[in-house]
Amino acid sequence: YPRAHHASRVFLNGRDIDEQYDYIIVGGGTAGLTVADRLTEDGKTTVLVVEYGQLSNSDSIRTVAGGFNGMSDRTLLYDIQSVPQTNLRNRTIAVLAGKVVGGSSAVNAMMTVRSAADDYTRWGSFFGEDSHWTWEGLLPYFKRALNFVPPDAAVAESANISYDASYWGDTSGVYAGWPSFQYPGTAAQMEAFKGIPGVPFSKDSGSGEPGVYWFPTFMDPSIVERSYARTGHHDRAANRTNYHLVTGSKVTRVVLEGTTATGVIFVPVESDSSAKNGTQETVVRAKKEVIVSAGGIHSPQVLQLSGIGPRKLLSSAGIETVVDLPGVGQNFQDHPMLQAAFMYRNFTIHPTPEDAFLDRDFASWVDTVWAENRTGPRSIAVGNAAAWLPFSVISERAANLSATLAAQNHTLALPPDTDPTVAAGYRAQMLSYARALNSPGTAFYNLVLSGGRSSGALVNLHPLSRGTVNIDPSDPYGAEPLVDYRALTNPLDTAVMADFFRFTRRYYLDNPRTSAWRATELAPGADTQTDEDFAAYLAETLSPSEFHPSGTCAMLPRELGGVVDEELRVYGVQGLRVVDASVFPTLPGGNTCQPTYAVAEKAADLIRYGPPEKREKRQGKLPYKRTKESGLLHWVTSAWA
Ligand SMILES: Cc1cc2nc3c(=O)[nH]c(=O)nc-3n(C[C@H](O)[C@H](O)[C@H](O)COP(=O)(O)OP(=O)(O)OC[C@H]3O[C@@H](n4cnc5c(N)ncnc54)[C@H](O)[C@@H]3O)c2cc1C
Repeated sequence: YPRAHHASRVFLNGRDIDEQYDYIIVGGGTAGLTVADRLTEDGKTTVLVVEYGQLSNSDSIRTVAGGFNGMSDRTLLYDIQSVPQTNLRNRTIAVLAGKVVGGSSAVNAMMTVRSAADDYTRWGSFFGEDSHWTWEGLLPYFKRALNFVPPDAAVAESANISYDASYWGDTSGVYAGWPSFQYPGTAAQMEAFKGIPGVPFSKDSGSGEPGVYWFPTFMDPSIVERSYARTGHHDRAANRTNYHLVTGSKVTRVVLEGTTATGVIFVPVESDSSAKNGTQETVVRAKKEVIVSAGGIHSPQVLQLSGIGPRKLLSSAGIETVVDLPGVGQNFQDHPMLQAAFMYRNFTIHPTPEDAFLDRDFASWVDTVWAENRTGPRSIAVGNAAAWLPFSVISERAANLSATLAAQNHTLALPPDTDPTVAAGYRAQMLSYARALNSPGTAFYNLVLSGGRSSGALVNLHPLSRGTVNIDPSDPYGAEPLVDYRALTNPLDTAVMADFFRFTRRYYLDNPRTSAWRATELAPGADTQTDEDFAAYLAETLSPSEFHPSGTCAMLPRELGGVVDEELRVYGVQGLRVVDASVFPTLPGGNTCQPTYAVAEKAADLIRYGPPEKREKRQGKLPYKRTKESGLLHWVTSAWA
């Protein structure tokens, strides 16, 4: 192998890279670039990132306005369709994931959300009381992950934006910023939740409390452009001689000597099909570790192609099993999006987002202020306000559904041949959710507020159904994995979401604070009333994805179907970790990018310094506070024991 040209650290093919690095990272996405940046900060540790996509300066990535530009450019996304969804009238779903340096952080809608504290304490609860995966254990990494720039004081005052900077940090290269304009109707729509008794409000989206709150945007407010893993981490690391990135390169497998990971094999993207017979393969060695950060869809694929996964699946694809790890590719989760549409007939608070199209004077002002100084409504992505509410707040039958979930035969919701360890992990999750359904600490319901006449997205934050992401046995190396959401396979998902519709109706149609705006229901429509009606409507309209693929290399005990341990090391393999959204054992109750950054920041410390316990011994103190918050730990551990 020729030596690398150290003047340039981004390589277009495998010929120019070094023979070996301390660490090799598979995937230059959200988590991969974060870890690479942190590991190379010392100027000595050598890291190679191998990324399928290219470095792109596309306007689609940089543009903030509306939030959807990145995902509208299909060249930046993988081309994957799910398998037909049996419970959704055999519809197939577009599986969106970023295929570019920066990964999904380059194409996402820039909603910067942290979720509830209980979501993270739940992760540690599967390991027992002493786990460092708690809210307190992650909070320092949430702070390290993002650089919070408060909203302009005048905008904050006029729009009534509340925030508390003490929940945030200001050192990262990835920014959490705010638009320079807010539609005045947004604050009024937030206030309108006061018309429904019991709805909580939170001062800051980083506090870990469910409620109605404001949240920032992944945007560098000084240039009003997307801020993401490429700008915040790759660009920082790119002038270090110990950081290399090779683009347009697909890792086909991790090299295992016995059960030790010693490197990776990758091929140029154009020649996927040649991977099998070895042409154009590049082999590169890792002196210390291989870190798989290929995301919720592709990390399980890389492990399975390397012989790490469910034995039956691997042999059906002709792959020799090195470690029989039944959880790889199972436990697949994403946030379902519901189709609910309400329209105010008399929304009197102007301007609205609709005015930017319908009112000529306002539209021309929008153009002018943007052209003059990049301010105004075009600095808004999808908006900055939403309700994130506990089920016990929105439903009268929370206690009832909680008891039903606890008593369920959980295995019935899984594929018939599910490994007993994976089934045990699912049961532990369902018991945790049974408690959460009837507690104030976990948000299940999410309604994004538009500030205008029409309603925003309605999302299920904790679906109970679990899917699979498996290599395609007919063409394991060439084809994309088979993605099966297995939507609505737990029947309680339908009941929970029926109550989401009912509550949304209550907010728009039966609320003293919204009555003057005279909402009308466009969908599902007044005829949809019973659980059965809603079930039929969901089958027709539900999208099982908010593009948050998670859980497929779950951090869980091995006896609960786990793939990685609390240090994110793959069970049964030495020198191999997974660091990305695939390790989330359960979904956070909010958008997944901020949690991915925090997990990657924590992983970088685990890799550099070992687990907190070891650091505690060295430093005489813990970097986090231990609590037995809300009894969750005790309850979950005793419930599955
Ligand atoms: C359209 C869309 C909208 C979203 N909106 C939001 C939002 O508004 N807010 C929010 O918080 N979250 C949002 N998300 C989710 C969030 O962006 C992701 O959860 C997060 O970025 C995932 O990070 P990751 O590191 O797990 O994976 P990614 O960032 O996807 O990184 C994986 C990387 O690995 C590369 N890769 C894959 N396979 C291989 C291989 N074999 N060899 C080499 N490289 C490989 C990929 O090309 C990619 O760059 C959205 C996601 C999408 C797709």
